Amino acid sequence: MSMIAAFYGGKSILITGATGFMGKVLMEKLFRTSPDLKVIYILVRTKAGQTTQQRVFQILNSKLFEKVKEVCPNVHEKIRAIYADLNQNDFAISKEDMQELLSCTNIIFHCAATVRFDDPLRHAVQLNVTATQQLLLMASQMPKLEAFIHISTAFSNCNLKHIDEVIYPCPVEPKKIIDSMEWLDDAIIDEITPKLIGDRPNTYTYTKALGEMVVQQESGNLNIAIIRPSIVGATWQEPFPGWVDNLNGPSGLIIAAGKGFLRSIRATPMAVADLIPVDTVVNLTLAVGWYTAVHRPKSTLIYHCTSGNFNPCNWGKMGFQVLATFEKVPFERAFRRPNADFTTNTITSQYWNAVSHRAPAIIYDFYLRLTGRKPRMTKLMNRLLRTVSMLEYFVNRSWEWSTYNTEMLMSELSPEDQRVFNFDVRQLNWLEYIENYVLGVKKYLLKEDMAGIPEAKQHLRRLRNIHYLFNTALFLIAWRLLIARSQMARNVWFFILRMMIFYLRR
Ligand SMILES: CCCCCCCCCCCCCCCCCCCCCCCCCCCC(=O)SCCNC(=O)CCNC(=O)[C@H](O)C(C)(C)COP(=O)(O)OP(=O)(O)OC[C@H]1O[C@@H](n2cnc3c(N)ncnc32)[C@H](O)[C@@H]1OP(=O)(O)O
Ligand SMILES: NC(=O)C1=CN([C@@H]2O[C@H](COP(=O)(O)OP(=O)(O)OC[C@H]3O[C@@H](n4cnc5c(N)ncnc54)[C@H](OP(=O)(O)O)[C@@H]3O)[C@@H](O)[C@H]2O)C=CC1
Repeated sequence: MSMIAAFYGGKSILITGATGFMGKVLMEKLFRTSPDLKVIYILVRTKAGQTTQQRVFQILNSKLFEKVKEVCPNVHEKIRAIYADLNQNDFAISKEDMQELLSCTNIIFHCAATVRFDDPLRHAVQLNVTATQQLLLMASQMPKLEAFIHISTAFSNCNLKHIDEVIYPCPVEPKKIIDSMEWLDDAIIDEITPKLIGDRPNTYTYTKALGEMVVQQESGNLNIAIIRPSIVGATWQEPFPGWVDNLNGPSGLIIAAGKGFLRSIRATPMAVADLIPVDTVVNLTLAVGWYTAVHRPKSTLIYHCTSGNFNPCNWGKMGFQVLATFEKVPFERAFRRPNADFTTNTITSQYWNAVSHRAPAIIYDFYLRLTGRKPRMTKLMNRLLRTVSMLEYFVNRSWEWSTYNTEMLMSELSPEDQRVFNFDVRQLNWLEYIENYVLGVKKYLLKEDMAGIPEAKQHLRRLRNIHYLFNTALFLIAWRLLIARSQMARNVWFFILRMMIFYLRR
C-alpha cells in the first residue's frame, strides 16, 4: 500500500494554476492514486469566453483524464472550481468561497505563475510575488492546513553556476518591490527593470526568485516546502508517454523544427539539456506534500527537480534524436525539410538566420503575393526568431544543482512509494523519451493523425526535389552570368567540357 496515496485520502486540497500544464497533471495523478480524497479546490479564472465550469468540464473530458474516469467515476463531484483572479485583491474570491477554503483546506499546491519571459515587471511581480504573499496570508488563517507546497523554478538563480537547495537573497527586498509597483508608473518601471533583474535574463526568473524570498519571510508557523523544477517537458510514463499541451520550453521549438521553419539555432551542443518530465515533477511534488505534512521539517526545505546530475543529456544529443524522430514520424505540410544545425558563433548564427530563415520566408511571401494571397511568412519568422533569441540563454549554459533534499526524500520512501511516485530520473532512457515527446507534440499539440504519415513523407520528398531543382537552377544562373562576364570562367568551362568528351569517348 502506498503511504503517500493513503495520506491524500480524505483530504481537502487547494491547487492554484490547476488549468496549467503542471496543474492538470498534478490533479490527474491525485485523482488516480487517491480516488478517496475529499475534494480538490481549484482557483480558476474565466478565459477566452469560457466560464470556470466550462474550463473544468473541458479538462475532465480531455484524453489526459481518461484513466481517472475509470478509477474515480465521480471525479466531477470531487472537483470544486472557485472563481478567482490572482491579480485581484483577495483574488476576487467570494466571501462564502473564502470561508470554505479557510476552514477546510488541508494541503496547498501553489503552481500558478506567469511563465512568460517578456512579461512587464509589474505583471510578473503581481502574479509571481504579490499573489504568493496573499496566498501565504490566506494559508496562515487555515486551521487545518498541514502543508504549503510552492512551485518555483530551478532557474530562479540562473545567474549562478552552482545552485544549492537554499534561498539566495535578491539585493532589493520583495516588499520594497511590491510597494514600488503601486506608485511607479509603467515608463519608470520599464526603465529600472534591467537594473533590478541584474544578471538574470528576464523578469520571469527574477520574480520567481523574489517569490521564494517572500515564502521564506512570510512562512510564520506554516509547514512549507519549495520545489524547483528545471525545464518541464512532456510526460515520461504517466498517465501515458508524450502528453504535452502547451508551447513552452522545447515544445514550441520542436514544432518549429519539425515544420521546417527553424533550421538552425545558436546553442552549445555539449551544454546540459536539463529537461525534466512533468510527471516526474508531479510525483516529487506529491511526495514532498506528504513528507512536509507528516515529518514537519524544522525549516523550509527546497527540492531541486532536475535531471543533469542524475542522468545528463546534452542539447546536441537531444537535437539529433529530435531530427531522427522527424525521419520516422514527419509533421504534416512542412514548410521546408527539417534539417538543422547548432552553432555557438553569433556571426554564423546571423548568417544562417539570413540564409536559412529570413530568405526563404521572403521568397515564400513573394510567391504568396504573386498568387494573390496575403504574405505572412516574414512576420511569422520574425516572431519565431524573437522567441528563439529569448530561449538561447538557456541552451548555451550548463548549471549544477545540488540535490541532497531530493535524494534524502527518495531514500525516505517505501519501495511501493518509490514505484508509484517515481521521481528517479536515472531510470529515464532519453532516446525513448525524446521520441515519445516528438510523437506527443504531433498528436496532442498539432492534432495530427498517424494515418497522414505516408502523405507527410511524400510531401518531404517533393520539398527535397524542389530544393535540388532550386539549387541547380541557382547554380546554372550564377554560372551563366559568370561565363558571360569572364574569359577565365569560359576557358574553365570549355576545358571541363573537353575533358568530359575526352573521357566519354575512351
Ligand atoms: C547535432 C544535431 C544537431 C541538430 C540540431 C537541431 C537544432 C535546431 C532545431 C531545434 C530542434 C529542437 C530541439 C530541441 C531544442 C530545444 C531547445 C529548447 C530550449 C528551451 C529552453 C527553455 C528554458 C526554460 C527555462 C525556464 C523554465 C521555466 O521555469 S518556465 C517555463 C518556460 N517558459 C517558457 O518557455 C515561456 C516562453 N514563452 C514566452 O515567454 C513567450 O511566449 C514569448 C516571449 C517567447 C513569445 O511571446 P509573444 O508575445 O511574441 O507571443 P505569444 O503569443 O506568446 O506567442 C507567439 C507565437 O509563438 C509561439 N510560441 C510561444 N512560445 C513558444 C516557444 N517556446 N517556442 C516556439 N514558439 C512559441 C506561439 O504559439 C505564437 O504562435 P502564433 O500563435 O502562431 O503566432
Ligand atoms: N513549464 C516549465 O517549464 C516550468 C514551470 N515551472 C513552474 O511551474 C509552475 C507551473 O507552470 P506551468 O504549469 O508550466 O505554467 P502554465 O503557464 O501552464 O500555467 C500557469 C497557471 O497559472 C494560472 N494563472 C496565471 N495567471 C492567473 C491569474 N491571474 N489568476 C488565476 N490563475 C492564473 C493559469 O491559469 P489560466 O489557465 O487561466 O491562464 C495556469 O493555470 C509555475 O510556478 C512555473 O513557474 C518551473 C520550472 C519549469
